[in-house]
Amino acid sequence: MKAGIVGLGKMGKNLALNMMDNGHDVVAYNRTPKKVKNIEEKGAEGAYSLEGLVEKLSPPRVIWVMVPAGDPVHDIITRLSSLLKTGDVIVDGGNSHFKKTLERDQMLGDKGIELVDAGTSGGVTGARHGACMMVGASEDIYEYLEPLIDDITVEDGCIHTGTTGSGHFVKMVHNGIEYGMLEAIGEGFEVLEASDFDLNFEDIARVWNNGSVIESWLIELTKNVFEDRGNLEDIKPVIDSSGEGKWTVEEAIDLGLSVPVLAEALMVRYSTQQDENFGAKLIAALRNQFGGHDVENK
Ligand SMILES: O=C(O)[C@H](O)[C@@H](O)[C@H](O)[C@H](O)COP(=O)(O)O
Repeated sequence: MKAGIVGLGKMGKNLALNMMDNGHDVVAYNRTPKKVKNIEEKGAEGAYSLEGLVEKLSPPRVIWVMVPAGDPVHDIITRLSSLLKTGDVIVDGGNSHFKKTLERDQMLGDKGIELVDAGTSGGVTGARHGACMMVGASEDIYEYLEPLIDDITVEDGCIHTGTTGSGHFVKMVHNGIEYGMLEAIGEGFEVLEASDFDLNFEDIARVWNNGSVIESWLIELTKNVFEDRGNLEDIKPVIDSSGEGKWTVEEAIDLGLSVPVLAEALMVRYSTQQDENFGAKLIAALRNQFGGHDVENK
């Protein structure tokens, strides 16, 4: 298959290489020409404008968009909507909010353009050597894309989740779970670190990843982190988040569900963003008021 790729960041570039490794032809566009040049050297056909990318593909065109969720993806899809024709397919491989995907699907559907949401997991390594994908699409469009999707995902690492929007919905919940699992690992190692035993975290993570109940890719990565970064002295304890954990919790609230672990994991991330935790200061002062407990002064 010949596919267009928009966005040659870490994920897009590696997905393009993955497609080419598997015998697919790639036309690649990025707003930074240098990135286009780089991928041309690796065998892709370069496009230096969105218009140019569309021209180099023949109908029904498949354009895989790998740009950050939010305004960038919205901008690209809006621009593509006026360049593409009935029957063409846009795949949004980023972490878009599923409700935005449903809105965009409606907008594109009015023009006969198909939108596919391919929630993609496995990070950069996955994009390069075989990702895990959760794909929302109509039956016939999924069938059309299946040979390509099968090639760029790991074995049994792809699911057609249902109609457009469901891929991003399932990926959102996946990331909500990811927040909870990360938080559990972080807290566990915090307890280990605080103990009086002289523990080797790298060895513990390595052994936990060999037959234990919590054996997993995240534990393998935990081992790698300690291997690469020792006791994390060079890292600031600040955790960013790009939205999926928040959306999962919001969705759960809208559905009337209690998801305390996912919510707490999100709140912990937010709390790390606060240099000056006013609430904590107030609680310390209140403990002093009612119990006479010491307040630590700056
Ligand atoms: O499944 C994955 O490969 C990851 O989830 C990936 O999609 C990305 O690393 C997250 O978007 C990070 O999400 P936060 O920025 O919200 O932690």
